[in-house]
Amino acid sequence: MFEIAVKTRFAAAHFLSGYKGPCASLHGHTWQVEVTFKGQNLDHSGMLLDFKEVKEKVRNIVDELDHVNLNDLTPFQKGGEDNPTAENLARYIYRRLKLEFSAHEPFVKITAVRVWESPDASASYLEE
Ligand SMILES: Nc1nc2c(c(=O)[nH]1)N=C([C@H](O)[C@H](O)COP(=O)(O)OP(=O)(O)OP(=O)(O)O)CN2
Ligand SMILES: [Zn+2]
Repeated sequence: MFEIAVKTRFAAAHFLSGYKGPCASLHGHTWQVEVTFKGQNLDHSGMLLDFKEVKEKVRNIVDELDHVNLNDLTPFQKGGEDNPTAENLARYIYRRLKLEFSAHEPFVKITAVRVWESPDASASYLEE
């Protein structure tokens, strides 16, 4: 089994509605996103997936999140359970990427999206 990963970053503001603490007020992070894929077989170039293709597709999604208030985006607008937490961002990016890479399934599968709010705090989203 092979696994590949790419990382990217974006800057965005958010607040956590219903949260008791300073994170209930608007503030910003430089978020880091790591996406991993797995599969058994390599293509004729010896690649599971071309990093270039992965980076471009991740970048297209992440660009929509860059320099915005995440609470203004439809998936996170209801607040509460839908707050733009690292967990919900990881699930959102995972679901968007799964659609983008559906043509590669079942040979290559997205395994996880991990989102860091800071260098020492992150959340991952995975599916069975
Ligand atoms: N499981 C989660 N917990 C928290 C999240 C989250 O997305 N998932 N988010 C926050 C806030 O966004 C907050 O901005 C980050 O909190 P915290 O780690 O306390 O932030 P600091 O950078 O100030 O950390 P210090 O170590 O205290 O400096 C909260 N929790
Ligand atoms: Zn925060």
